[in-house]
Amino acid sequence: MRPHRSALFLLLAVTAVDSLIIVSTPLLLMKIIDDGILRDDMAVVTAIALVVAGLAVVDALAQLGQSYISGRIGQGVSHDLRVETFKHVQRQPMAFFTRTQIGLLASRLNGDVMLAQQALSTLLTSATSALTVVLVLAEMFYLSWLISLIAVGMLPLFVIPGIYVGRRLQRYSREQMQANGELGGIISERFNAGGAMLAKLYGRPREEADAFETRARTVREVGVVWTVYSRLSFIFMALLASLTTALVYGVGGGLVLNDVFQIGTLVALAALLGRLYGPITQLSAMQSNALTAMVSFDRLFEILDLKPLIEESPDAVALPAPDGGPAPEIEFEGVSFRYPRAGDVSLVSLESSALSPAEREKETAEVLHDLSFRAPAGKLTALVGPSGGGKTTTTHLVSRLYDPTSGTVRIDGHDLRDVTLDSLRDVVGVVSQDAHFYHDTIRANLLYARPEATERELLDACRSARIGDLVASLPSGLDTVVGDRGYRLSGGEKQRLALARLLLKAPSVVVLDEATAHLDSESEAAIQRALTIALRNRTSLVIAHRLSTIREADQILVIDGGRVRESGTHEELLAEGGLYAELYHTQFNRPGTNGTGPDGGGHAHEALVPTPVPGDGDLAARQPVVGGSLALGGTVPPGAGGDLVVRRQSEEH
Ligand SMILES: Nc1ncnc2c1ncn2[C@@H]1O[C@H](COP(=O)(O)OP(=O)(O)OP(=O)(O)O)[C@@H](O)[C@H]1O
Repeated sequence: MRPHRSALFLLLAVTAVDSLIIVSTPLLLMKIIDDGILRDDMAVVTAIALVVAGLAVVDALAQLGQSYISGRIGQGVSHDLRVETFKHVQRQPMAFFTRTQIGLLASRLNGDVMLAQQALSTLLTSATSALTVVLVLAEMFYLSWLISLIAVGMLPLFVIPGIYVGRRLQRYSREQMQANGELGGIISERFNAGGAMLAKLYGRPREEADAFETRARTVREVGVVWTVYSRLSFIFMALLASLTTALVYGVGGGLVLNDVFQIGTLVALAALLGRLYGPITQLSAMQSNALTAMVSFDRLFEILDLKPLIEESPDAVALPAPDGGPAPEIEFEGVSFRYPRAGDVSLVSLESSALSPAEREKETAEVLHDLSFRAPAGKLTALVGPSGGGKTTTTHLVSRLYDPTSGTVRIDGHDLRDVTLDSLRDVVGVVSQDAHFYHDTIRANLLYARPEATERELLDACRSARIGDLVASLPSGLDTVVGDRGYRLSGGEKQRLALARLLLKAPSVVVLDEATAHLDSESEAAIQRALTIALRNRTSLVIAHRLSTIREADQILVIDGGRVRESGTHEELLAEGGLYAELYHTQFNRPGTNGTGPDGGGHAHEALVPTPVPGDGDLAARQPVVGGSLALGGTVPPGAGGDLVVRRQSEEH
């Protein structure tokens, strides 16, 4: 509220003007009757009537001003809240997003913020009513203490039901919001492209519609009760106001007949009564508004109170920017890791099927155990190993999606917990298996990596990533909309577009999860060449699924059961005859993984020495061959199709 202080003062000033007009009008009416009508003085009647009319216009303007200012304050607060919550959610760790149902989160950011704002605006208007009530009561006591006492005696009848109804309304508001959020959650989960596909293939539409209806019914039931309660207070107040008016006219009429005061005073008192109960009604609604606002604020603060697990240390230093200098080394030292407990990263109310409180606090199993290795600067380190061994988890720690439970991950000798998040993002580039693109143009998706990139740089990156031809063939070129609902890119095209994005970002460390999808040899070759460029001269950690990449690696780490079981080059590990050799014979050396013969040589180069993609830039393809070792496994003789042979990145410079 602090930033809105001046608006609050303005609101107070306008309210003061409004209140003065409200109390002066009945006095003027009294004068019109007692000094004008009863004394047959037309001049007085006309003059006072004109003043009353003028004041009415000023009052209307003051009320307009009041609504505008209180609206601005309410909207201002909700704007700040919404933006703050968005920024806070951005800072949450990945674990938060893997647990949270996005529809529920969206309902907090939209629905709750809106309700909080509405309640706050009404609350401000009601608060200003307090001033009016004080002035009106003072004037009534001045005119007749007896009538005023009757009016004041009736006040508890207005206030007590307000409190009761307010409590009920608060409870139903909370239930209604939760139920609405759940409805939104179902809609966003079932009707996004992936969810809709799953439902079509496996879903039972009737059961799904029934589940939706059950929740929709809750919204309806709670909504009906809420409406009745919110009307109830107004109906009751209106009834009481009418009864009190009757009482005042009854008692006041008697006082006029007994000449205690003139009829003008009675009319003024009745008019003041009308002006008293209006603001009092607002004041008693103030409590329920305050409570409604509290519900929404509570639900927002619940998110704001969630402490992000990954935070920048106050004296964090920047990692050296990747400006073409030597790439940094990555080092894992005694790293153990377990995924955070649900209770530490998410909120029960944002999960569609929350765990029990005991389960939420239960420690998760340790996934990485005392992992130590070095990924040498500028070299390719391949991670291989059985499924669930911890390869993906290891790469998550390099981009600091998570922090190790114990031990240290370093880049360029710096503990990642001591470097700024921005500099880490600049240094580390990640390409995941199923690269995500926003529902936007190819251009916008690429510029996301480097907003200042020129058209030429965008096209160069596409060419180097072997996606240039595809982009050129699209009717709208770079302006083709991709992503969730845009142009459907194939798996291989997506990976290459993701590589183009990576090339634009030009990080010095690359973390890559190779696609496992079976690709035809042309796509495979295109990706391989794009990769060679993307990884050149960069320190790379690649979860390798293709034999070509594995054999090209300067170092292979076999990760199994959260430990490094073996490390070495392809030849060394094969010679060892351990887990790697076993994996090689059972997994990598099968057709479709681009290794063929058990000797590992054979046609391994076939996928790497493809028919050139016509016209699709050839930065990689034209690299001269430096020695026979550049052909993977040394199977392609130097010069044989030499201009197409993929070079080992470590030998580029
Ligand atoms: N978000 C998570 N929360 C809790 N446990 C997780 C989470 N993600 C992965 N795990 C667990 O961590 C272990 C290692 O998983 P990880 O994904 O790192 O293995 P991987 O070697 O990459 O497997 P794959 O090759 O199948 O992708 C697995 O037992 C997995 O169930």
